[in-house]
Amino acid sequence: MRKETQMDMATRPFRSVLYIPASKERALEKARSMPVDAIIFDLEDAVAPEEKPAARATLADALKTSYGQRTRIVRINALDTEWGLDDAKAATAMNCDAILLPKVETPAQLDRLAEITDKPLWAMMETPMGMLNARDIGAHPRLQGMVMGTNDLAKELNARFRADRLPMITGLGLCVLAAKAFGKVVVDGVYNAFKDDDGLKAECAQGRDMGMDGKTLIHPAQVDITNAAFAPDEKEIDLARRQIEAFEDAKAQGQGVAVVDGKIVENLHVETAKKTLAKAQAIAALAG
Ligand SMILES: CC(C)(COP(=O)(O)OP(=O)(O)OC[C@H]1O[C@@H](n2cnc3c(N)ncnc32)[C@H](O)[C@@H]1OP(=O)(O)O)[C@@H](O)C(=O)NCCC(=O)NCCSC(=O)C[C@H](O)C(=O)O
Ligand SMILES: [Mg+2]
Repeated sequence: MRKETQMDMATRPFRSVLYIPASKERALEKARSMPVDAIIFDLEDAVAPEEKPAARATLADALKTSYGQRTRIVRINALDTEWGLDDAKAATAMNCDAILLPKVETPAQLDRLAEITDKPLWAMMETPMGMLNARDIGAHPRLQGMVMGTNDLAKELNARFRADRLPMITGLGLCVLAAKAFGKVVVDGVYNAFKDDDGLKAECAQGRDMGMDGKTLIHPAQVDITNAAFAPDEKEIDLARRQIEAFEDAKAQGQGVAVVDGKIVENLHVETAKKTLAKAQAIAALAG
């Protein structure tokens, strides 16, 4: 087993998850040196119908060479399309870590994929029915993570794109709840305006505040902003250390509550503080 797959899924960073069209050889090559936590190699929407069989072969070949510690996820076409079954079989034979199924609406769709492959499964959450069934999808025993598909969701909802993403909030929230209830990873949708750094920063902050583990990206220019937004910053790390220390001191004095910066610290805050430090360590380990 590769060293990277041994990292605990609870702490493995998924801050930046970059889509790469499987047909783009240059992008497939460039990504080997990009500081992304995971890559989604796309056989679905980013690949034109006539290019799909060739893209499968290009991708299989690219994956023979190492992508280092980056988690390698292959997005196949839906199983009810003419390419889905061949994609699933081909991806199973590829040197990748997981298979991502688009437009998942029911756990039965994951069951069907689970019969074809023994790879861990990820689900694109991007339709109204998917949002309504998020709990049952999140509970699927083979599911490792959810990816928000906010472009498809906006299309299906006939929603308008707004900076505050108000039309999406219910769906995003349901998926975060479902993922966290079952200990799965959940990453936010893409920010289409890849030259708008301020807009990306704001959307990352919103996703992080909601509990997203990271964000999917379409362009390398989005990587650094996203990595920073989903990593604990110096202030958070410092606070986590001080909370743990203060709580240990309080415990030694027979008390169950400490106070740091004028705010109470209880056992549950210490758990969060420990997770923050574990995440910072995991990020440092990836960088190293
Ligand atoms: C958006 C793009 C089409 C822009 O491409 P391009 O015009 O080539 O950009 P640049 O010239 O600025 O590229 C600079 C260099 O970076 C490389 N590059 C570009 N994009 C990527 C990438 N995604 N991964 C790796 N490397 C990348 C270029 O090769 C350039 O290199 P060099 O030649 O050496 O200078 C393009 O970025 C792109 O295709 N992005 C991915 C689009 C995609 O995958 N879309 C599908 C997923 S989004 C989606 O479907 C979400 C979901 O399903 C939903 O419903 O919401
Ligand atoms: Mg989509």
